[in-house]
Amino acid sequence: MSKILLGYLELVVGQSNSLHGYPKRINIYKHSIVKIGRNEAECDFVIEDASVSSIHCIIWSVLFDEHSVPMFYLKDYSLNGTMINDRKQLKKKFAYILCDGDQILVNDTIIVFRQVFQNSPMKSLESLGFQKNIKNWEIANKIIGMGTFGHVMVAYKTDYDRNSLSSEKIRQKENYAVKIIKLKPNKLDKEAKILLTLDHPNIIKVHFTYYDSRDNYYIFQDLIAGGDLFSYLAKTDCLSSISEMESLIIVYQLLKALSYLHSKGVAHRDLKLDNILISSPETVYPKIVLADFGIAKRFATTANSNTNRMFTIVGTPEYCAPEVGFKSSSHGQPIPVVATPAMLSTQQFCKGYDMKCDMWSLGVIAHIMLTGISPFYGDGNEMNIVKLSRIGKLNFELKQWGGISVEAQSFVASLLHVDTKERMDSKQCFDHPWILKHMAKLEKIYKKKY
Ligand SMILES: Nc1ncnc2c1ncn2[C@@H]1O[C@H](COP(=O)(O)OP(=O)(O)OP(=O)(O)O)[C@@H](O)[C@H]1O
Repeated sequence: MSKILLGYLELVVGQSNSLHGYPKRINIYKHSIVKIGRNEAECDFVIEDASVSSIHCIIWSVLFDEHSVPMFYLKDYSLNGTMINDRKQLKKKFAYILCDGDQILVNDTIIVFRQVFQNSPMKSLESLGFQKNIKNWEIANKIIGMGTFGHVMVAYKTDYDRNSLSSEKIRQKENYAVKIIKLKPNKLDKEAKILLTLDHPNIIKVHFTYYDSRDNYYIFQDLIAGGDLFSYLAKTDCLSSISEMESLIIVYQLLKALSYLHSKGVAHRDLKLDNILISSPETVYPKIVLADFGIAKRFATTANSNTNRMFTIVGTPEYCAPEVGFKSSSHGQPIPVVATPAMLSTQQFCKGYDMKCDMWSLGVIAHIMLTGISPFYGDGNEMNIVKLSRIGKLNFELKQWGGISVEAQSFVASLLHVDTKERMDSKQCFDHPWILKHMAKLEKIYKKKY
């Protein structure tokens, strides 16, 4: 697959030998990381200067799809600091959004950032019918991503305290994201309602919501700068596997999020690679955040009624548990339907499903991370995916499972049980040998991250 060039870095001022035979221009491709620093083995842009850190700062790009703008981020990791434009010092480990023409100062070296990839011109906020300013929030004309239900854009808080920082440090505007959903009149959004009650490091944090007179609903939330897990695995044309330890650390964080969510009586119902966001891409073990609660559901937890079961057929067939009950249509497409009273009287719908649907999706995600293969994807026809999921047959003889521990295989198999009684819940997962065997290391990494 040819790499997509999104931007480049160019040396403007520096010691003549500072790049030590390296080109004076470094390209930035889609979902790639460029490291700047003194370490020749690690860095793409090498600066031979004792006051420059081994890895001084990094730059990466995220492009969600053809409707969004490429986002470029710069993060400082140095001892002596990285400056931007008018010698404003960057906050440590803060993802600064780079703009075309920004100058990056690494000691005496000046590097200019240029964006080359432009999508079709962005529609203005006004033409999209969105407000630019809402109370102490400002929305920028930058689309980070688009989903079925809305736009996700960059936002800033406008009431930051400029006096709270020392004079030479710029008070960088914190970056936020705002998801804007068009609602039917007088319909309150369930996504924000659920998210506002949740507080967990692995679940997207919502700060403020607003409903305008045009039925647009704004959900101001943390901006997660590393892109989604799908892009993280799709470095080439197809999905690639990642190491067992890296998969385990992602699974562990997802388990923390799911056990919290389920203990609060909430099912996510759309757990998939695209809805798992990565904080920033530079570390070996990424920190992840669960997002898109668009079809999440709060259910009562009383055991003596059917209220803790769900009946609406929602989700994405590839990740969707068989008991959710996607049906195949005559056009070969699965039909997600809202159960009617007549349907509810049939045996399948009477049973409904519960939060274990999320555990099935976690099994699919773990399978993909470990092998690069989606277990029931088959020929990609959605009707066939539904059929294969109902059978739930797994093949551990595939060469992609070679070298992967039996514990990891057993973990995936214990989640991808068609019979929900046999399928592990989030609590049982923590007692599975794959997790138990590495628990001390997992907890150490987790505590360091959060
Ligand atoms: N807080 C965030 N920070 C950074 N990127 C985000 C954030 N929220 C969403 N995105 C990006 O925007 C995309 C669309 O957002 P989201 O999935 O929430 O929209 P949706 O309309 O509910 O999508 P879907 O069609 O999957 O239901 C995501 O895949 C992600 O890449």
